[in-house]
Amino acid sequence: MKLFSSVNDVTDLDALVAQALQLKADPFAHQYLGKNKTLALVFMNPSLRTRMSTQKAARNLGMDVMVLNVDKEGWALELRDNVIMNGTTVEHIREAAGVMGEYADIIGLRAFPGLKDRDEDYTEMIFNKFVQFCGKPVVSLESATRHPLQSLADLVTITELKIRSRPKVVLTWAPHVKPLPQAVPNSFAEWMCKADVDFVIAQPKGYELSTKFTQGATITYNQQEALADADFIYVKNWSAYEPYGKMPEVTEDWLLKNDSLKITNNAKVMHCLPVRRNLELSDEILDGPHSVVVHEAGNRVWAAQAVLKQMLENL
Ligand SMILES: NCCC[C@H](NC(=O)CCC(=O)O)C(=O)O
Ligand SMILES: NC(=O)OP(=O)(O)O
Repeated sequence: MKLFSSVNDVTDLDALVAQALQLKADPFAHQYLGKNKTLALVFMNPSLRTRMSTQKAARNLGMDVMVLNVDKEGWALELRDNVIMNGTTVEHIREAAGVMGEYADIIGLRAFPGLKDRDEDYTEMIFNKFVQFCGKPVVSLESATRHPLQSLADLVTITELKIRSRPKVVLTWAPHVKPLPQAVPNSFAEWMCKADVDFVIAQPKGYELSTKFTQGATITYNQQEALADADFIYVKNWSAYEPYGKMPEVTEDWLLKNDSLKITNNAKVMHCLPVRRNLELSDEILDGPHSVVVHEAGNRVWAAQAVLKQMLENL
């Protein structure tokens, strides 16, 4: 594997999930694979889980790791081409990415969308430029439209915790106070559509995701209808795809409470985190027996380790 930016970069999904679970059972089985290899993690946005789990994964494989919070610690980056850099940007992504490629064998990049220009975000302008100019294998740490390490950890979690062979998985929209990217739900939908699950998306009118990511999903505007007999409920807010990055008004109550779970198959509740309590998810769910959010975050290590292992084997 030379690039991990979406489920389409995975040749055998079942094998990758099985690999992650094997690494969970025996974290140091390949502790010398990454000897003398360097992973650079480059963040243009904040992170807790991705930052820590990917470092841990790399160290379990014997890699050296460097982290650069380029938004805070690097020179202000110019991302557009053919501009006269006489403003506030100091260094172009062409040189910056190329230089990082000199220092690392594998690079991870986090670059959120601007949520202003849909074309720029959905063509992955920043991520693709970085891949082009760094010249090294790249792992997405969440790009404008996808978060594949999260989705892999989510599929690992579902595989581990399911109690029937083809579980019902519901992705439900949740409220928020500001416009968030569609990357996590797009990515989760894309992975679930390729997995052996019965997949349903529930969202208010106006919050339909791009159909590019939802082929094969059942889509409804009725949350309760979607939750019936669900084994897993994946809670996430996202802003509208059309009008892009906006928050159309929602009058119904989309905040899940324990009562909402009565009609489920004793569902496990997932969220990629960070989660805003009592806005996106209620205290009673997060602190109760249904929540698996911390367990799910723990699986980020094994997802990252499975991906890095495949990349190291292909260097
Ligand atoms: N990496 C996991 C989610 C990251 C991001 N959440 C956020 O920006 C939350 C910000 C806030 O709650 O203010 C998202 O939804 O894509
Ligand atoms: N879920 C996730 O990616 O968390 P961070 O943004 O903290 O890395």
